[in-house]
Amino acid sequence: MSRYKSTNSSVKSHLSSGSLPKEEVNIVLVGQANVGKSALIVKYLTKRFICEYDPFLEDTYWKPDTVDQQEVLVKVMDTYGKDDKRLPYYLKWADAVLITYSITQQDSFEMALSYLDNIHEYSRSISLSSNELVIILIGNKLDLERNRVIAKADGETIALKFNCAFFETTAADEYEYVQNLFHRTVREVRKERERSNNVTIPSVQSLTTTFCPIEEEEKALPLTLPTSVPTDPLSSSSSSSSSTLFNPPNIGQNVISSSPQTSTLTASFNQRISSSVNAPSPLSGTTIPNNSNTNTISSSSLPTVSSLPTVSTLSFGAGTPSTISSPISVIQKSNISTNTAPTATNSTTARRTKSPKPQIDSQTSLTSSTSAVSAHKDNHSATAKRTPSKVPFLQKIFK
Ligand SMILES: Nc1nc2c(ncn2[C@@H]2O[C@H](COP(=O)(O)OP(=O)(O)OP(=O)(O)O)[C@@H](O)[C@H]2O)c(=O)[nH]1
Repeated sequence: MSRYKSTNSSVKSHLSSGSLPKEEVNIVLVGQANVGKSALIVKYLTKRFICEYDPFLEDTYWKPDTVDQQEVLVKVMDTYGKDDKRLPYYLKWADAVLITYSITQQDSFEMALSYLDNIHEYSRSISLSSNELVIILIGNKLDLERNRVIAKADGETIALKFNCAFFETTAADEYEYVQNLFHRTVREVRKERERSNNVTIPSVQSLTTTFCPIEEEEKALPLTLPTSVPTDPLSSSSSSSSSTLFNPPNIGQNVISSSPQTSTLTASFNQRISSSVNAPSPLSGTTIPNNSNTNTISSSSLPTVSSLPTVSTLSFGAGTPSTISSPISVIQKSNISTNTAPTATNSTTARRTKSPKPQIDSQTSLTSSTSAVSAHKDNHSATAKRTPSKVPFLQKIFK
């Protein structure tokens, strides 16, 4: 895999060329170690499958791509599955989070449940702004069907309960399967941006996806886009304070609960849910990245989890096509800035950049940076305030 690090000079040269797509989509993969996050990312970027990867790298990669005839700069953040305290930081950066587990590892599935729980909890507990977070559950290593311990139905059921899309895929087989996954993610982010702009989108119909090449899949799933896609997704999303929100069926009743007592997931999952909520929380003990320029947001608002009506559950790779329909979860995310992501305007021909680790301390504020990302994302958040949350795990965050 080619690895290039951006340099100031290359940034400048690219600023003048302006050849990167203006639309950007930030995708972060989270999940337990060894589930294949890095392998999926590398497959998407290079079309190659790797057997060895530095598990301690947390990097952001970016790749110009074309999805539905529209250019987009896809930025993908790899995480290393061992430092879950950084989840709030990932969520602030990302437009979409791919919660990944391995179909061969029970504990990775439980960790994925814990991520789902905590992400929803987190979204309920902070002030919500214009951007929305697309959440997708991914069962990886589909090529290891013989070693499967997590039934596909389990993933589907959890995805339905959490109102998120679900994919089974593999990094070890055809490139198109992984490409489909990322392209679908881009589409869902675009849809959320449309929603943020108060553009009415028709309901996505329940879909049956077969393992067709990308071109066929894209034809089968035409993207409903506005007549003009915002040239600057970050700034465009900031204008969506009036975006239409609605609660998915379970939100606020059972799904978001992080306590075993209130979890009402189906009986077949009670044990797993119980173990997941008892498992180390991805957010426990978390502190918020903090920089010098403080942007704070209120934690007092009501939960605003929104959902697109129906998006198919997909399976890429081996196995039979899925016909199960599930809504896709989109959670409004904070517009708190991060200081790590390159932007189209400061990106270079580099495909990979070492992600500067955000400053983390025990203070309560989230901060802006001087990056272009911050400038965009914090445009409407500079005066918002973050206050300690009543939600237990967030109290940990804010203490
Ligand atoms: N058979 C198979 N192996 C995979 C697949 N994806 C990843 N692997 C292997 O699983 C191991 C772990 O993959 P990684 O991509 O490093 O997993 P990770 O989730 O990034 O792990 P951390 O970086 O430790 O968080 C490696 O040996 C990969 O080659 C897959 O789809 N199928």
